[in-house]
Amino acid sequence: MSSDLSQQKVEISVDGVSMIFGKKGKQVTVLQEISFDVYQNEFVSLLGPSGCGKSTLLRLMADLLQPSSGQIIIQKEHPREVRLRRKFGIVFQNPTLFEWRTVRENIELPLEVMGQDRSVYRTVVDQLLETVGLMKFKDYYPWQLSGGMQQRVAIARALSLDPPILFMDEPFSALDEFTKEKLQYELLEIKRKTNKTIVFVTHSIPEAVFLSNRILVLSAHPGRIHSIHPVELGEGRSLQMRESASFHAMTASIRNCFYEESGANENQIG
Ligand SMILES: Nc1ncnc2c1ncn2[C@@H]1O[C@H](COP(=O)(O)OP(=O)(O)OP(=O)(O)O)[C@@H](O)[C@H]1O
Repeated sequence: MSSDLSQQKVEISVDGVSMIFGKKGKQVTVLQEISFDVYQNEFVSLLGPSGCGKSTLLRLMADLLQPSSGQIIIQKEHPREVRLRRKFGIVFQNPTLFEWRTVRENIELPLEVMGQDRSVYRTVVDQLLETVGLMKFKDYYPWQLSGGMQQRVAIARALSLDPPILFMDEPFSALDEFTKEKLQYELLEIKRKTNKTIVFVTHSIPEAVFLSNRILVLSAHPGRIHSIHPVELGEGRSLQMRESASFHAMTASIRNCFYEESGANENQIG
């Protein structure tokens, strides 16, 4: 997408959102006055230390929680409407697959639930199996797959209804470094082919820089937007790009700005 955001269409608008957990007397403000837009086809990462409210913010966007104040609008509608019409897919850190269903059957599940015709969606599922590189494993059960393969199934399942938006909550953080890098690259390929809008939660600065068009850094207690960083590394990103001076400069600049202003513990952020 073009880096000139004034030319882009707003897909998600988060406006003055605060989130308070707990009952009277024991209330904790987890998010305070969060406002930002996500543009169509944009890859936005929510980056910050553990406990700053990244997952809470993603859950608010996905209508899994309701904000204490402020509002979220997705494609001009309340997240509830958008969720009911399956206009976004979600991938969590844990792939949450059904053990008794094969890879194909797990990917088919949302299509089945929506009452779509199997003869029609077979082709869709075949394409998704190709996209995530699991065609050879389509009849395997989740317990026969590695963690990375299971996460690929979860991604394919989230894409099965072809939603314009994908919400991803630390989807690669439980994977080894090699699998993580491979899946990060594959996710960019999927994004390039399908033009999804992606909101991605991570606490890894290199992961956010590699994947994103923009990075929203959150500070903790309460979670607030600390700073927003456009990532000017172009669209055609390769694994080799991680060794480039511009990549290192970008990660260093985010790390420095984060530590300078928040005084955060370096061990808290990757
Ligand atoms: N349902 C809940 N009830 C009460 N407190 C909650 C609830 N969900 C989250 N919290 C609190 O909100 C804060 C933010 O949690 P959240 O999971 O959003 O952070 P995070 O930035 O995603 O952290 P991590 O990177 O460790 O996953 C934490 O202090 C957490 O304990």
